[in-house]
Amino acid sequence: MQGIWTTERIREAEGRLFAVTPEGELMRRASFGLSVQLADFLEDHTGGVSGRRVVLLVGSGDNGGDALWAGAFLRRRGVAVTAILLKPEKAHPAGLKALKRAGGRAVSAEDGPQWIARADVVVDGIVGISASGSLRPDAARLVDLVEAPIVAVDLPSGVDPDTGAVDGPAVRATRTVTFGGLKPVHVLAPSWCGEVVLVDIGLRPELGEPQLRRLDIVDVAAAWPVPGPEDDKYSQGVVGIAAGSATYPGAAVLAAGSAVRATSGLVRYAGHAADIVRAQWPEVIATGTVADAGRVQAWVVGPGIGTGSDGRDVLRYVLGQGVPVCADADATTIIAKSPDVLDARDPDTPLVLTPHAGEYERLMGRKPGPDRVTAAREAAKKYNAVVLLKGHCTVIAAPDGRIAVNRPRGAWLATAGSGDVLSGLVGALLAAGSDPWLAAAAAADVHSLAGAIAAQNAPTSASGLVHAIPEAIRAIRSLTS
Ligand SMILES: NC(=O)C1=CN([C@@H]2O[C@H](COP(=O)(O)OP(=O)(O)OC[C@H]3O[C@@H](n4cnc5c(N)ncnc54)[C@H](O)[C@@H]3O)[C@@H](O)[C@H]2O)[C@@H](O)CC1
Ligand SMILES: [K+]
Repeated sequence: MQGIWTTERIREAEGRLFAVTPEGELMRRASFGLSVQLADFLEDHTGGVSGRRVVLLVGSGDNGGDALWAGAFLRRRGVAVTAILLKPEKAHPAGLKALKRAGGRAVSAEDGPQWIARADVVVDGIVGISASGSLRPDAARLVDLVEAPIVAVDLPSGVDPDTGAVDGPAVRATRTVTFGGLKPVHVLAPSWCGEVVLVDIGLRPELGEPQLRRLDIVDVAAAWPVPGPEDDKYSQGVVGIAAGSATYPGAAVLAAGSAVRATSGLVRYAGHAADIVRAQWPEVIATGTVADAGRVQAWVVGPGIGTGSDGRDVLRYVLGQGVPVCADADATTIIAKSPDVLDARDPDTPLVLTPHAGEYERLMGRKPGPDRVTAAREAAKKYNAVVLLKGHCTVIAAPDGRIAVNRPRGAWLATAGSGDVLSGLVGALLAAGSDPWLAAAAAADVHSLAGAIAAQNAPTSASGLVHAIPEAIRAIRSLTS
């Protein structure tokens, strides 16, 4: 599992390491690592290093210091380096001296445009973890002129380091070189960071427990249920799907199909779309009502059930069965309208809620806002449930405070019925007895991988996603076995 630390924790850890490290050593490690990455980037993008032109955008803090020192290292490899100083009087003194000593040039913001026009690569050393707000107008004007690829130092300036939010001009980087540990921006705003490279500066032992996590493929592979020699169709966990209606049978077909494809045990369906589900997925045992469904180890409830009294009764029934429940789509709206349905639930039984932004607003009475991690965490606390807040980077919060951020693989999942497929995946893992936070995070990862496989750079559909699930699981397992 990858750890991600808030800037507050990074700063505290840096403070501790600072105290036991010779002066300037941490910046030397960071900037040397940055210069290696910049040389590598130049090689990739221009086919060489010596004689190439690099422009540094340098702000007033240590982020600019990193850029200046890296510029000095690059000079030794024959790179022409020009630093544009946004605040000349505040530019990192030692870094500036080192760059000049190495034969680099420093110019003012007014003289910047002509150098930007000729740059092979631009380095964003405007602002780092002490950033607040978007780019200031002087920096924004220069960034606007850049046509060369940008390498960001630590993080792309203008993007909030702790939330990944962007509410004005910001740098869009092709590569981000960060130091010591990943920060939230790197997993919450991947499209602004580009490829993220972590340079080790010896900080890891000081960092402690991460505040956010991102599952690695090995974690997803380990979380995915695989039958053993002693298993039968029941012992792997039976999934119940309470979804769809006569008017909206599609949600039932998608959620049930997703569960069928995700595990090799048994899937039961209960609802008004039983005939259609049976026709599409003959292996599903389909009945008309949840009361007739038979024993299951987890329920998926909500997609397409409607928000009226029928839906409410179904939701209340499944919540009262003492098994984990994934409440999706209409079930979230019912909970928001009639929170008393939750009285049916034994509070120790896992509940996973999967709201998109609109459903979140219904559940919480406010929009998720720019800080999606806090938003998910608060909902998880309020409902004593795992909350999977959907978005380009889906955030999964557990009531005990654990947070996972999902790795997006393109935006093809933004397609009708995609959420029904996700809920089937979550249900399959819940039925197998997985920890509900891990179940939701692993399901989100397989969902995103299935999306990429199904799409192959062309639009796909929710049905396409369902069919790509086995290939996604196979790909994950093959990388780890
Ligand atoms: N502290 C350490 O031990 C290390 C820090 N390193 C570097 O130091 C950086 C942090 O440096 P600093 O704390 O000096 O601060 P920054 O370089 O992040 O920011 C400098 C100052 O810019 C101003 N500012 C804030 N938002 C702005 C905006 N939107 N536009 C323009 N100016 C803005 C603020 O006055 C802020 O203090 C890290 O991101 C990293 O690059 C690395 O050298 C590794 C070691
Ligand atoms: K930066």
